[in-house]
Amino acid sequence: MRRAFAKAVQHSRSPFRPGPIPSGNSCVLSRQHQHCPAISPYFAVRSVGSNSAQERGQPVFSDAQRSTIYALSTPPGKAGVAVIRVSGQNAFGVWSRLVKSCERVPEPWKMERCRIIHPKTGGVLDDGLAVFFKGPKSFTTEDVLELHIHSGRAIISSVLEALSQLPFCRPAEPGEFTRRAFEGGRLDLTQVEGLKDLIDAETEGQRRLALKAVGGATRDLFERLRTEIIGCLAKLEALIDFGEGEDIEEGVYEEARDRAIELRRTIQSYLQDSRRGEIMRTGLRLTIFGPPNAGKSSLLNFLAQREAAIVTPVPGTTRDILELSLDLGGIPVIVSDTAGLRMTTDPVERIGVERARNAIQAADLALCVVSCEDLDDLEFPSSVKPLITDETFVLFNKSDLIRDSDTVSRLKGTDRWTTSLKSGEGTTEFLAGFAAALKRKYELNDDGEANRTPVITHARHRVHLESAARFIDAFLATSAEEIVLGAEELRYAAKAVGKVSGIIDVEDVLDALFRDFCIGK
Ligand SMILES: Nc1nc2c(ncn2[C@@H]2O[C@H](COP(=O)(O)OP(=O)(O)OP(=O)(O)O)[C@@H](O)[C@H]2O)c(=O)[nH]1
Ligand SMILES: [K+]
Ligand SMILES: [Mg+2]
Repeated sequence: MRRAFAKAVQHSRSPFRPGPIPSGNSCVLSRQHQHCPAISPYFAVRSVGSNSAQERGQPVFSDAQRSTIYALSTPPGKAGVAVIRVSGQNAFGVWSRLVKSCERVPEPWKMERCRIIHPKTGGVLDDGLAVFFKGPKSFTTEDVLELHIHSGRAIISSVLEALSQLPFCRPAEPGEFTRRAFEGGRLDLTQVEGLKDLIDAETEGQRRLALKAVGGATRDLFERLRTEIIGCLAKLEALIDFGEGEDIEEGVYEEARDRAIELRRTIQSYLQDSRRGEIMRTGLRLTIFGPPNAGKSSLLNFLAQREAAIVTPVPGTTRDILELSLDLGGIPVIVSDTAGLRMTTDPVERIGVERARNAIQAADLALCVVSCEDLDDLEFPSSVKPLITDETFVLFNKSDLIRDSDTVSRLKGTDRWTTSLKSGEGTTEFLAGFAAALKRKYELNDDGEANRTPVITHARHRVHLESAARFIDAFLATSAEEIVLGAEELRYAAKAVGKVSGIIDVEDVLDALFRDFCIGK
């Protein structure tokens, strides 16, 4: 029995397994795909009563047929190449009306030199390339046509206008190609999110994180988790249906419980990620704080390499929070410069100080800038001392004002640097050290457990995982006598995890598992 179950678990893979995405969008794929079966007819004609369009000699198109969509897939404007993408049942219809190539029937997945012609006038619009992707081996899983034309305002609008002349085509809604890829099972929700993040990525870290999601790593991980929960559920279902005894050996309930405890621990480890995935995706919030005139705004300008903030010798220069987005060693960082912390009667400055305190609270990371001049026997000034924790980074600035080089070196330490933003002394060391510290804390790689690429990259993932954890806890709180109730909790847990990828059907996997499990019945 035990062996039978192990086998069942081994086979408990998700039924959701889309095929590979054709590499590049538009080149010859492997030879085995090149000879494809019959291609869909240009368009279907149906009869719709008297005075119909058909009677008027025009073909009539159903909504499904009309839903062949098209859009410019590259940015508009002057460039070497523009790509217009067409997807839907009648993509081949578009080929036959617009693409004039030496071959009548396109060889799928193969670029063809062609002329793009207007379907009504027959006039040549451009000389370009076209490639036909036979569904389901396309991005959307439908038949897809890509027209590679010269990128220029007049050329693009003439081809779009030509497409608008075809009654079975319409312009695509924003994101509609990706929506079809999702609906066709080509992408799950985490891959759709990844695709958007990849396009939006501005730093190396963001690109790498997004690429993992697009490649299906996030989906696979959540699917594994979901299948394992369903594995526990299958044990309970078997017990409910047959009871311990002849058919089901003893200890199955305990096995399911132990496995659930393990899964609970796994989920906990995913949740305890210091939000690294979300931070990498949306940017690390770094707040610069310190006493007035320490050189906080000077530091912001140094990081930004421009005069972004006002710098003057007047203490209390900065009032409002000034934010800048920077790329520090591949990590996206949103840096905030704040008002110098001090007691003040000036009502405007008071608001600034209040805002500075809030910004420190809201930050993922805080960097305290203190002037070496303001140190009292190497002690921090009382205005900032209570705000400095083990996590706080410290920059002792204005090292040019102290002559004693011993003191300067005594100030340095882990996550503590000395600089003179005026002379530039120590700035290279600071920048390298700071970037390295950020990398140590936030960079994602799979070299060691500590820096494992986090599973959660969107708040949505966290919500569903937390909810799954609660359902597993609820199962663990039930007794063997309440097995029906317990099974229901596990079913909810599996559904919660499934919401991350958008695959929530428990029954299909359960059926497969259960069938194998109850052998001989
Ligand atoms: N000697 C010396 N002066 C510096 C250094 N860094 C900045 N300063 C000067 O210190 C003064 C204050 O610099 P800011 O960057 O405005 O300081 P801040 O901390 O933003 O000041 P507040 O916004 O008023 O809180 C300016 O005159 C800077 O030119 C340094 O390393 N050495
Ligand atoms: K100042
Ligand atoms: Mg300032």
